[in-house]
Order: sequence, then C-alpha cells, then structure tokens
Amino acid sequence: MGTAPVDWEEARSLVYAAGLAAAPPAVEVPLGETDGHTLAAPLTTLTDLPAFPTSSVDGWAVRGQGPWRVVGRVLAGGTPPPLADDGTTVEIATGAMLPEGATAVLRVEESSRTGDGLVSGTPRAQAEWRAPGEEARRGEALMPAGSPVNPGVIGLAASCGYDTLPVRRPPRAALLVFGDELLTAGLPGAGRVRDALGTPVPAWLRRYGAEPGHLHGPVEDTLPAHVDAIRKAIEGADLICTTGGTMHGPVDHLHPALAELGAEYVVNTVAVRPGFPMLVARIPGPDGRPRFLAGLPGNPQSAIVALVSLVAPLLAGLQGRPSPVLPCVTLAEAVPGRGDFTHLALVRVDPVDGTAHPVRHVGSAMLRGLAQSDGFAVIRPGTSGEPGAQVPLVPLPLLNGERP
Ligand SMILES: Nc1nc2c(c(=O)[nH]1)N[C@H]1C(S)=C(S)[C@@H](COP(=O)(O)OP(=O)(O)OC[C@H]3O[C@@H](n4cnc5c(N)ncnc54)[C@H](O)[C@@H]3O)O[C@H]1N2
Ligand code: MOO
Repeated sequence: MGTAPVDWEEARSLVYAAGLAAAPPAVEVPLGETDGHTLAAPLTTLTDLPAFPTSSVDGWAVRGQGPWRVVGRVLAGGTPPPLADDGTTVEIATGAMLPEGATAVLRVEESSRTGDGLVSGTPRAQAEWRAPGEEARRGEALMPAGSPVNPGVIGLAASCGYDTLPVRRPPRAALLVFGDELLTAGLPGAGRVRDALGTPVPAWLRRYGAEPGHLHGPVEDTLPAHVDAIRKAIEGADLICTTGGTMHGPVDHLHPALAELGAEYVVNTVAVRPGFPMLVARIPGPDGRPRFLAGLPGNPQSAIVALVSLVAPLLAGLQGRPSPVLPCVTLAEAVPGRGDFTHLALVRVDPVDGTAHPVRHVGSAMLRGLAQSDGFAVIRPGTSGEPGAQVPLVPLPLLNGERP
C-alpha cells in the first residue's frame, strides 16, 4: 500500500525489459511446428536462392542461333547434361534446371516446328530463367532474431533448406480467478455476478502468442488458498495472470500472497485510468528461473486494460520479440484527459480513413464498449484529446476478420 503509481509508458518499458531478461532458452523445433514461435537467431539462407539456374517458363532451352535440333528433354527435378553444340535445344519445363551452355529459353507458345522437326522462333530479350542467388545469397540474413514465425516465414525457411529452426516457444500462461461472488454459470443476481474474465482472458492470451494452460477459479477468498493456487500454477507456467484482489479490501489477498511467496514487484500500480491497481511481480520458480505474475484488477474492463498495457509487452519480452510499437490514429471526437494519469479510451477505428471514434458504455465494470472496439486511444498525462489530434492506439489483439 502507498506505492506511487508508475507512469504508463515507463511501466510498459519496465515489464518488457523484465520479460526479455527472463526469456526461456532457445529450442530447436521441426519446421512444421514453429508457427507462432519466435526466431531465436537470424534466418540466414543455407543456400543460394534459387540454388541453380531455373527455367521460369515451359519451352525450349536453346544454344546459339536457330532453328535448333532437339537433343533431349529436362523436367523439373532433373539434372540436364550440358548443351554442347550451337544449334541444339532441349525441351524444358518451368522449374527445371537450365542446362549448362544454354543461351536462351524460347516459350513453347512462341515456337514452331519446321517440317524436318527443328524448333524455330525468337526468344524474348529478357532472360526467361531465374539466376542462382537472384533472391538471396547463401549466408545472407533474411529475417532478424526476434521475428515472429508466421506461415510466410515458415515457407521462406523451407525454401532456404531448413528442417528445424532455433526458436523460442510461446510462453505458457496460467489464469487464476479470484472472487467468491463469481458465478461460472447461469444468471447473475442476488449479489453474485458472472465471471466475465475466466472465459475471455485465455482467448486474449492466445492472441498475444501465449499458450494458455492451467485455469483455476474462483479461488477461495482466503490467503492460504491464494498462496496454494499461485504455487501450483507456477509449476507449469511462465506467466500467471490473476484477476481481482489487487486492492486492499477485506478479502483482497493478492499482495499478502505475493509477500508470502517471496515475489518482488516489477510494477506495482500504474498511473492509468481505468485499471490503476494493475501489477506485475517476479516470483522465483522451482528451477531458479523467474516466473511472472500479472495482477489484473477485478473490474472487467480494467482487467483488459492491464492485459493490453502490461501483459502484451511482458509476453513480447518473454518471446524475445521487439517491444510493441503503437500505431497512431486521428481522433474523430474529443476525448478528455485524466490529469496526471494516462487515459486509455476505448475507440472504434474507421477501417477506411483510420479515424478513431470513442464508444459508449465504457465504465470500468462494463464490457459493452470493449466488445465493439478496436483498441484504446492513449491520452497522455496533462493532455486532452482534441478532435483531429494524432494519438497512439493500443490495439486489442484481434485477428483478421474479428474486427467488430
Ligand atoms: N477504497 C478503494 N476501493 C477501490 C479503489 C480505490 O481506489 N479505493 N479502486 C477501485 C478500482 S479502480 C478497481 S479497478 C477495483 C480493483 O479491485 P480488485 O482488483 O481488488 O478487484 P475486486 O475487488 O476483487 O473486484 C472489483 C470488482 O470487479 C468484480 N469482478 C472481479 N472479478 C471479476 C470477474 N472475473 N468477472 C466479473 N467481475 C469481476 C467484482 O465483483 C467487483 O465488483 O477496486 C476498486 N475499489
Ligand atoms: O482503475 Mo479501476 O481499474 O478504474 O476500475
């Protein structure tokens, strides 16, 4: 209690650096299983690309002036003998290796056969084959370490000759939900609300590249139950997210539990509205490697603010990725500031002109505005968002096609 809230940008830098310093070691993973992992070393090509001169059309590989006498055929996958004499040609398929000695490739549709079986036609001026190393030279770095492995990268690695890649695997995340008032099924009422975080938070974590595993909740509102639940979650997770209990109410046990577990705070409260009681702490793991606990406030929108504010840069660090760069949007309407605190205001971004429109129903206990938003406009301390102002956007990690 009593710690001064950390500036929002400073808090993001602190957790990113803490994550990066504790990134789990690189592992060698079969190429087909690397989607969503992160390159632990630069992707350098193991061969020239292409590795051999490759015909880019179906036609005739010719030597010298025509008409040409047909001396053979080369299909993709074959290794042709050299074209030894001027006036000779081999039939060639797209992707086949160009025979040594060939001086041009004539497209089949631009060729004709003479009565005595010779091939004639005029090859185009530009080469109709891909030269070795045209795309990349052997040993050239094509992607830096820290790049997320996506299908595009997997394809490139395959064409460069990789069978496995040195990568960092997706961090494993656990979720503990605190709050005896929470119902996990049925209608809210009589003092009890539905748990609105236990179901969506794993899905948000997955979109940040984490692998959500252990989910437990509601955890009983006692200190021993909290300590026990965190200890169990640490066993199989790099990151434990908790929801609720970040304040100092009669049944808020998170801070005492962290003390009992020997945790140290990376960030304890952030100068941001909503969501200021958010925290990230480092807990010694059973193997000596630190684990992280992200304390998300109980108010549902505040919990997601904590997720985009702290969990996103922490996971980027743990994966050895660059720290997230925020895009800019133009405010379509005024958004008030929050004095000395950063204001994260839910907005919907116009897909055509990129302007950001504040949405309604944005109380920290509400999720109606969030479900219709693309992210949060960032209004820095001491400023207010005027219409037309360019401000950073913290995007919700929505996939293509998921935008509301
Ligand atoms: N005396 C003060 N009290 C509070 C302050 C303050 O400055 N002084 N700040 C408020 C703010 S801001 C927030 S945010 C909350 C944070 O509280 P906790 O993280 O300790 O969360 P809880 O007390 O457990 O719950 C708060 C609220 O959220 C509801 N909740 C909790 N978990 C869930 C869930 N999984 N799904 C849906 N709703 C959930 C819970 O029922 C409470 O209504 O503290 C304020 N208090
Ligand atoms: O900061 Mo609380 O998180 O406003 O709801």
